[in-house]
Amino acid sequence: METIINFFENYVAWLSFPRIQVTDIIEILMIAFAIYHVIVWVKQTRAWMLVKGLIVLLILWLIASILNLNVILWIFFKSINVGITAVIIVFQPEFRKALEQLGQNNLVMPLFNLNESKDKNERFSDQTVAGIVKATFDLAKTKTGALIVIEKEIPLNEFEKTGIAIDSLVSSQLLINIFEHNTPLHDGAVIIRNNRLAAATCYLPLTDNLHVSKDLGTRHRAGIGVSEASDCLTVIVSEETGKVSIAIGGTLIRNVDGDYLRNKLIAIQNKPVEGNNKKVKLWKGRTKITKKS
Ligand SMILES: Nc1ncnc2c1ncn2[C@@H]1O[C@H](COP(=O)(O)OP(=O)(O)OP(=O)(O)O)[C@@H](O)[C@H]1O
Repeated sequence: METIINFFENYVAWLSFPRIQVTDIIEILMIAFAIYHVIVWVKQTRAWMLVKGLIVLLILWLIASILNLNVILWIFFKSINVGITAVIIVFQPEFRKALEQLGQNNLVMPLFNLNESKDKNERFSDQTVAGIVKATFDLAKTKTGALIVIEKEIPLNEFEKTGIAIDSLVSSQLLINIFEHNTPLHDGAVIIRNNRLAAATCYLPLTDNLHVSKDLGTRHRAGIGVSEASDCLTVIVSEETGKVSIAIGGTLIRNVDGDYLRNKLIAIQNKPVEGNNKKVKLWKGRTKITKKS
């Protein structure tokens, strides 16, 4: 009997489950969420190659440890610091992109409500929507290449600086004129902020996505690249085919028609809905009464 009790005390007692509290469950869910996103990020970027390389190094290290290959182990330990620094330098664009995506993450941002004040205002007018759609399809008809970036919450100042400042109201005529062949402003991209065309001839970052079709050149790659680096909507008119594509969040939607583009623009327009107006008015009314009393 004593032996059995000893066995339970020594080997089984420690198997008892610790008390799990609500905070523990929240912690587990948060860690699982983070690990899932890290795995997805690793699979979608060059970091996957890095992980494969690390696995090979780990196997080599295990073999060296088992066989007591002291010189190899010494080299391994001495190279760790240099290796970590090298990885950070080589994968700097991926780390940067991951942090930018974290900032844009639709799951996280609503929790902090950082964009609330911007959301209340209409981003651009119906005239701007009509101007962009008309110019896009007029340019497409004549197979005139164009790259139009529409800024949303994330400022595009970094790219705007690479171009020539225009700061004019958006109109279809102005857009068509800018992209006219053999004119000084036709190269590069235009950036639209609210109802104004901020700049033309802007240089955008090219995507390094390996899955982008090989028949697409640098105009399309630049359109996708800027949509990866920010939450903007990019309209691309192909000079070769006259087809219109849009890029959002690093995804290219090819060969869209006028209605599709108009709906996409209306979706990001932030036009105040009747109900929302009433809500704001009600709230304002309430604050006035509070002040009086
Ligand atoms: N990094 C960039 N930023 C902004 N615009 C760019 C960039 N790279 C290229 N462009 C624009 O794209 C034009 C070249 O387009 P290219 O023919 O390589 O692209 P494409 O995707 O095949 O488009 P298309 O179907 O119109 O030929 C350049 O003249 C320039 O106006």
